[in-house]
Parts: sequence; structure tokens; C-alpha cells
Amino acid sequence: MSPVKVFGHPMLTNVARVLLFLEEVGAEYELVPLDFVAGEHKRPQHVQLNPFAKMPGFQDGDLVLFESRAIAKYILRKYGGTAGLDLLGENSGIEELAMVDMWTEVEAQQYYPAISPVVFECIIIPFIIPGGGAAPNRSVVDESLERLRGVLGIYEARLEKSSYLAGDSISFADLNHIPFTFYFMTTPYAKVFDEYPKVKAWWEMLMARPAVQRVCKHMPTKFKLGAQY
Ligand SMILES: N[C@@H](CCC(=O)N[C@@H](CS)C(=O)NCC(=O)O)C(=O)O
Repeated sequence: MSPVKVFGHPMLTNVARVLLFLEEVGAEYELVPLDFVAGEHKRPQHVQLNPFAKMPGFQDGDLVLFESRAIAKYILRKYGGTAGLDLLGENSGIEELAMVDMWTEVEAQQYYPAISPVVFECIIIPFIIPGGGAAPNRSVVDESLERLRGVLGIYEARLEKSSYLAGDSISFADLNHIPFTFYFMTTPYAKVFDEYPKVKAWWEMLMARPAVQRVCKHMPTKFKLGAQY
């Protein structure tokens, strides 16, 4: 059987999310790299896979998916059992499952909107988007850092009670934090995490996972204007 295919550049956060869960479950996959500087994701061939002309696209035989979080859940449901990983909490009780669902929503609805503007302002707009190059907008960064501190305070209180967000086992909710936090840690604001020791220790535990390291090695940590990543 041919392996599943992921279409996109591996340094991009939403592509990295999909690769991360494939690596976690040890599934065989083919990465079909797209040159985003050349706009390959906007070509008709890719738009057939992802009608929003975004990366990633994903194909498993006749099944075509887009939206990285949905793709990641499909991967976990398809391969998680064989890998002995229940990251969605679906083989536990409904209470455990509800905790995974809740913290997954927290990542998408609270954490991501707080952290992503900093990453956009400091990295994505100046260094990654072709023709970007603008200096970070200070007021956007400052407002986002304030919002992020609020979220991290809630995480700190939670992580005083359990090793991971949804409980004492790692889950989908924790691992979804990897792509944007990885890039945030390359910005001058990484030290914000030092104010939250439990959160910092949790982050270090996530980063120590072999699957995380395999995916993050395709994500640059030093940015230069005009570089082709
Ligand atoms: N919600 C979507 C977002 C997809 C997305 O915005 N992908 C970015 C890369 S991380 C992209 O393709 N950007 C290129 C563009 O917008 O032209 C997902 O999670 O898959």
C-alpha cells in the first residue's frame, strides 16, 4: 500500500503539525515539498487538494484532507492503536477524553491567538513571506505578550496539578503547542516562559521527544532577510 502523502514545506507550522503526529505514531509517509516562495501552493494541482490554497494538503488513497488539526486526528485514529498511543484519549473514559478536548480547544482558541501574532511579527512577516521585510509592529507584539502571559498563568496553575495539560499523560493537546512555540522560542521574547517554571519544564519535556526533534530539525532557528528556507 502506498504511504500517505503530505504536501507542503516542512518548516511551515501547520505542515510541521501533521509531520509531528506522523512521526509520533511512526507511520510511513511521503512528504511532497512545495516551494511557497514560488507560490506552488496556489497552483491548480494543489488547490484540488486544499481549496483554500494553503499548506498542508494530505492524501491517503482516495481520501483528501486539509486543515492540519483534522489531518492530525485522522493520523492518530488510523495509526495510534498500532503505535500504542492514545493521544486523543479515546480509549480512556469520557472524562479523560473531555479533558483532552478541552485543552485542545484552549490551544486553538486561547494560546494560538495569543502567541501567533508575535511569531508573525518577528519571523513570518519579516523573513518568510516573500516581499515581507517589515519591522515588527511593537503594539501588536506588546498586546499579544500581555495576552500570552494571561494564558501562561492559567497553564502554570494547571501544570502545578498535573504533568501535562489534560492529565498525567501526554496528549494531542500538548503536542499541538509545538509548531508556534518552537518559533516563539527563537524570538527575543522567549524569556517570557522563564516567568512560568512549570510551563518551562513542560515545554522542555515536549521538546525532548524524539519525534518532536525529528520534525523541528526542518524548522530554522536563525532568520536572515532574503534567505530561502
Ligand atoms: N488552518 C489551516 C491553516 C493553513 C495555513 O495557513 N497554512 C500556511 C502555512 S503554515 C500557508 O499555507 N500559508 C501560505 C499562504 O497563506 O499563502 C491549517 O491548520 O491547516
